Amino acid sequence: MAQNLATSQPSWKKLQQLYESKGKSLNLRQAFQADPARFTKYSRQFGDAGLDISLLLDFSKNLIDDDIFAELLSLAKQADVEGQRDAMYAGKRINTSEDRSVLHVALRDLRGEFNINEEGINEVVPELKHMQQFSEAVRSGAWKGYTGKPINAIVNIGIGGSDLGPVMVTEALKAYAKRDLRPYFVSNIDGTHMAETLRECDPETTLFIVASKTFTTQETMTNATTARDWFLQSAKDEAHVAKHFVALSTNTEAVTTFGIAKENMFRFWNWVGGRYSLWSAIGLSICLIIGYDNFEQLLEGAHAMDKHYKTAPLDQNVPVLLALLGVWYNDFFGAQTQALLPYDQYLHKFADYFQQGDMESNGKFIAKNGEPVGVETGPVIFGQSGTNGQHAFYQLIHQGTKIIPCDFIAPAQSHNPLGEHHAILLSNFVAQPEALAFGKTEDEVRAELGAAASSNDFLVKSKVFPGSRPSNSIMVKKITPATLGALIAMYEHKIATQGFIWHINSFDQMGVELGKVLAKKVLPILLGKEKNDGHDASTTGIMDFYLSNK
Ligand SMILES: O=P(O)(O)OC[C@H]1O[C@@](O)(CO)[C@@H](O)[C@@H]1O
Repeated sequence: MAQNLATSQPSWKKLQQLYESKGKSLNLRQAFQADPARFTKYSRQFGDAGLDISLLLDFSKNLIDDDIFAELLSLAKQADVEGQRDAMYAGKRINTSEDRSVLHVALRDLRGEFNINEEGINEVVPELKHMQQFSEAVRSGAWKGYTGKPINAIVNIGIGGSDLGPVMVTEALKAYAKRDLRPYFVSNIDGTHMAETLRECDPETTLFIVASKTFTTQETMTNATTARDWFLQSAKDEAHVAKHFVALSTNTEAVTTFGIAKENMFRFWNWVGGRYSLWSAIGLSICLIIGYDNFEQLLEGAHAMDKHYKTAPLDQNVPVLLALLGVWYNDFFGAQTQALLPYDQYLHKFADYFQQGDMESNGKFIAKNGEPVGVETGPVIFGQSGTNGQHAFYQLIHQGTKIIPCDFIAPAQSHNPLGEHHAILLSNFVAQPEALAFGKTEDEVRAELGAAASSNDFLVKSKVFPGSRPSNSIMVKKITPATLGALIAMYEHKIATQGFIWHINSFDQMGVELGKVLAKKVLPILLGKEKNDGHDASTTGIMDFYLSNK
């Protein structure tokens, strides 16, 4: 019987015992009453004075005690998290299915402090300079369209990692945006996405960014071709394409074949995973919208977190702590999801971004020894900006039958200090974890309802909050480019650490391929070019309905 890498770690069995003996019945009210120093013991701070980053991680409202915490740290040791991390930073080809290194940390290592040796590393800074020159030319108006007008709209055409990062960051840092340069992001193959965008664009003043690591993705190449055809209806002359189309890719040959000049191509490398690529040329739209200096601050903030992850002892290592707590609920409590709840409207795309970041990384069932992983791996990531989520799904989190680990995130300072708005927002950011942790007992409900309690027992039971529902509270000083960079890198390294503990390959994405292949097979049928046969009755039936209704 092949060894199960995850459960063969001695601490895995001990954690199972600890879950049964105390984890599953841990009462947070009692835990805080028993240990007044609990917050001090189970909170950490990360900062960088030069970048004005201050971050608090309060993980005291988790279902842990000293024994459980110690055993989680032992699990990280036994999984050789530090060794696997060091292999990643050293450029080892840890993405073993594709025989690639995983070096998004090199994209923000601008002074070469990590001494990484890999093809393209020496091009990172020159490529950033290329991005800086181009974005400054467009933002200043020096870059002109084919009729001599400056650019006032950019359309990023990309999907997945070639879309979600730029979307999330340009939204998160909208306070830093050049407001007269309108950003659009077209990702879906649904013609509506491109059509609705082109309705708002002028071919004379629009720049199209074709963002694709492979430059083969069907949605992106179809959308790019449609955009180019639309542009040429006005511009007529192919020579004008060079003023309005640039490409972000690793695939120079495909870029030039598409008809984008090499000098209009911004390169990155195969050791940049798509969902880890916003720091690379894929971030060009970010550069254009918030300016290169702010983009560089984003990189520096991530680099500060990279250094922390690389050097901090496990029990002080913020990404490691988040990873271990996630494994505790995912693998021992049977939690299936993880909520990301940013109390900041600018961060409203944060959970969307990490749906790909986490689920495409750790949604795996095979371990690195080729055997079934045998444990629960990646959680389902969801979330929404606070306080909106409270009016959507918090009912389930408070009183449902599922355990939903929650990360609450908030800035101490708002970019828009309107009256008492921020204090009210933060009052919810503070109160929700408190309610989840400490709940409301039946006695407290009866005392609150008074006489009404005696006439409606069901009402009383319905108002009880079980409590002891886990959460992390993460507060930062302000969502600046550097702080956002650190926050994103923190979660990137949390995800990698969980993959290290499960001994899976977090850096390929074979699971996205089969659907694409099958879609290409049925397309000719939907286009009426082939008979509707050769498929199962369901697929055939669905296509028959389409063909008789289109
Ligand atoms: O950047 P590209 O090569 O166009 O890939 C886009 C996205 O497609 C994938 O689903 C892989 O096919 C994601 O991993 C990736 O970010």
